[in-house]
Amino acid sequence: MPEPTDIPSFAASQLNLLDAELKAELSETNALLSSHTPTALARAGLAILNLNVSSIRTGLGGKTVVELGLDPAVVTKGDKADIPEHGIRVGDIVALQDQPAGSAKKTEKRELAVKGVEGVVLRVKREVVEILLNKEDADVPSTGKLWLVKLANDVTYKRMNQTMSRMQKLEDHEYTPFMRVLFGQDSPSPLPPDLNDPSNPLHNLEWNDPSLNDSQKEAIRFALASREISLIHGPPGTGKTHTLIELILQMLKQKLRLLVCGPSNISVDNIVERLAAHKVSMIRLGHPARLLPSVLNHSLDVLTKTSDAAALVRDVRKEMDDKQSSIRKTRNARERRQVYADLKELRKEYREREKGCVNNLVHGSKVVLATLHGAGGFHLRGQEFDVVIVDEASQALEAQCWVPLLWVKASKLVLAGDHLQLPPTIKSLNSKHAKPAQQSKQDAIKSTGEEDNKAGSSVKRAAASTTLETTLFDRLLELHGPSIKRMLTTQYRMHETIMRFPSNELYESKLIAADFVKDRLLKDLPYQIEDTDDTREAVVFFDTQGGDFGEKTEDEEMKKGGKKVSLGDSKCNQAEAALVAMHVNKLVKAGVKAEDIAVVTPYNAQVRRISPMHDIVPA
Ligand SMILES: Nc1ncnc2c1ncn2[C@@H]1O[C@H](COP(=O)(O)OP(=O)(O)OP(=O)(O)O)[C@@H](O)[C@H]1O
Repeated sequence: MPEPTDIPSFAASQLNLLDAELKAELSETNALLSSHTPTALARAGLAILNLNVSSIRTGLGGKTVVELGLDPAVVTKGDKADIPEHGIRVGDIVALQDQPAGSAKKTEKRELAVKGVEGVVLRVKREVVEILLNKEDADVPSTGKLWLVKLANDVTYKRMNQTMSRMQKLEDHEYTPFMRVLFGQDSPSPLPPDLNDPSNPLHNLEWNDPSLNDSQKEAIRFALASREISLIHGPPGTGKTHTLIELILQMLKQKLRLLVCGPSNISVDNIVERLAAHKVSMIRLGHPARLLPSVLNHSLDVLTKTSDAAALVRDVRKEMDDKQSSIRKTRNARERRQVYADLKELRKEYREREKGCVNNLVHGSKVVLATLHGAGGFHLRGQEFDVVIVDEASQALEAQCWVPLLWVKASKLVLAGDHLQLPPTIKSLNSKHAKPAQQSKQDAIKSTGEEDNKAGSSVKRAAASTTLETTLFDRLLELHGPSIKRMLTTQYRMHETIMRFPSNELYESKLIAADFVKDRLLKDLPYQIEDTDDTREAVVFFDTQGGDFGEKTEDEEMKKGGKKVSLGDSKCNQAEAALVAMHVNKLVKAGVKAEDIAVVTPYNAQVRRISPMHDIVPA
């Protein structure tokens, strides 16, 4: 079994790796912004030109929300004022700035991040875009044309850095027993010896979902019985989330308080939606702009408006909105200054009332859901939870998982994921071999020695030589072995033949196909489909070797407008595209509905090749 990990050197190593990763991300975005004009960026979907402020209001936290629409001067009379197609999405970080006039527009580039005001995109509609400004006293350019450009997002890095810095500084006596287990300095508490015995009370659970299969039930019993950590290993389609929902319901029955997280908003919303079906009372933390509409009723933002305590907050909000709109009508500078001063006072008052309301709501909630990143916000700092549950844990960087684990008080962790699928995307290429990692390994070795001497400890601790690709799930498995994990083995998504390859190659042939999918074929779809060579097979392979199947590299944005905007290269293969189109045509001819067919390719250039060959709508 590997040696225990030294915590400060682990944190130091992570800080170095995160730094390299952030640099890679920033340099990619900055290179793009500094070498293109606003017009070119707009053409590439990274900017919107010719905007005007259409209204200003107060959002959560007393921050300013600016609504932008197209400048009427650029809209042809009688046409709709639709904003031209763009790639700016809710949650993106953007800068809003004055648009350089006339020909300057073509030459203006550089230092985009420094100019204008920064904010987060709150809403994107056909005719308007809403931005929540980051700085509360930001002065919005209120006259003339504005343009909006997407910036690099370093917010998640800041929080991971903050978390790892805190971990690095913790003294030996501050490590909780739970934390020691997570670094292999202690072993997980043994499971009850009779866990597999039908006499154990966990074998008499009342299931909310009677359709759970045996491997799911066993994983739930195991997670309930574990004291510090349990991993639920769910290969594709085996019902990881399904199992977590039942686990959450069982834990709530035991009156436990839970913090449920995932690496992305969609992973968290997926759980909120499924828990809502069981009428669980819960709070979803997070920027309302990034939440699915269906979960908004559980969001803190909405609850602070609809709960009883919310009336107090509403009064101040109304007053602030009135002031905001009065600024736009005030031409006189002295009056404007006075309104800004009043707004500042109101904002203070608003924040205090809102804090009271939020505290009541969050404290009183038995289940709080947030992204890993969001769980590090001030709402949860120092709060006690019995269990932290992380879904899609193999998609999260380890530093991300530590955000909830270090900022709240918790003594048990359940991770659900699949370490055999792709790890989170890392941009600092070859980070396994990159200098920072090497460097940090040396730092780690040095600091291990110092630490041990200082503590007079005889424990030989391993230097932290992890990479960013090593997830917490991976590391814990390596540290404590398979006894901390239970695997879900029945999959509900694939025909047995499709399943066979991943099962044999990755999952020790342990996967079983559920009855209702194991021999499901296209010809059996519940509408009229011809029985052909293509519809009676679950998988068809095309051998493209030997033919003229040359791969081409194409500039990603060549086709955006007349000008060339380079956003990197993408690959395509004309002959393979033709083959795909031919196969799709055959399926459609046999009666398969086009909307039931998905074509997947990792390259944009290939999507562009294939789409015109058929009525395939690119996603
Ligand atoms: N015991 C069960 N009986 C019937 N259907 C089930 C069962 N468990 C899961 N499913 C179904 O299997 C599918 C996959 O479930 P779920 O989305 O929870 O899996 P997952 O492992 O989280 O998926 P992914 O592979 O996307 O991570 C869903 O359609 C779900 O309803």
